Amino acid sequence: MMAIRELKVCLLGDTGVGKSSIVCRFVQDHFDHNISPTIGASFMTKTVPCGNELHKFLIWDTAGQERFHSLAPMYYRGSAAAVIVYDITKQDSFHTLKKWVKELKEHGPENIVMAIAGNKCDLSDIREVPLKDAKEYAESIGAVVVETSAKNAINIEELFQGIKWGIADLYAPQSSVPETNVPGRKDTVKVVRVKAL
Ligand SMILES: Nc1nc2c(ncn2[C@@H]2O[C@H](COP(=O)(O)OP(=O)(O)OP(=O)(O)O)[C@@H](O)[C@H]2O)c(=O)[nH]1
Repeated sequence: MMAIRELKVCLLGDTGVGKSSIVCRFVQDHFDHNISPTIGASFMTKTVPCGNELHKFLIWDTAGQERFHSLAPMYYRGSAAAVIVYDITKQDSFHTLKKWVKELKEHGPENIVMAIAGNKCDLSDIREVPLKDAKEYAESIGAVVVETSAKNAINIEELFQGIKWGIADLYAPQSSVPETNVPGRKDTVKVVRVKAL
C-alpha cells in the first residue's frame, strides 16, 4: 500500500516576478520566455516519490496583477504553504513581498509555512535586492529563503523540498482519512490531506 500525501501550496507575489515560470519549471521542466500573465489563477499538480510515500503538490499559481488581488484569499486559505516570490532585479517586488507576508500573517492560516523565492538569480549582474536583505527578512518572520532561476533551473526542486520539510515539521503527528481507490491504480492508496489547521 502506498500513501499519498497531498500538500496544498499557493504562489503569491508581484506581477512578472516569475511565479508561473517557477511552477512550469517544477511541474514540466520547461521555461517559456513569452509566458503570458496569469488571469485569476491557475492550478497544477506534481507527484514526487518520497521514501515509501508519494507526495502530491496541489499548486495554486495566483495572478500578481493588482486587479486580481482580492481573489488571493481563496487560494491561500487552506494552504499548508505559501511560496512568496520577488524578482531580485526589482526592489519594488521585494516591497510587495513584504505586503503579502503581512496579509498572510493577518488573514492567512495560522500555521502556514512561508517560503521566499528571490527569482531571476540568473540576472544577478543587475540585482537590486542583496541576498543578505532577503535572508535577514526571512529570518525575522521565520521563513525559508532561496534564490531561484526558473530560466536556468536553479534551486527550483530545492524550493519545493524546503516547503515539504517545513510542513513535515509542523504536521509530524498525522491524521489519516479512510483508504480510497484511485482510478487507474491497481494498488490501494491512502490519501492523507495536509492542510493548515
Ligand atoms: N531571466 C529570467 N526571466 C524569468 C525568470 N522567470 C521568469 N522570467 C520571465 O519573467 C516574465 C514574467 O514571468 P511569469 O512567470 O509570467 O511571472 P508571474 O509572476 O507569473 O506574473 P503574473 O502571472 O502576472 O503574476 C516572463 O517574461 C518570464 O519569461 C527567470 O528565472 N529568469
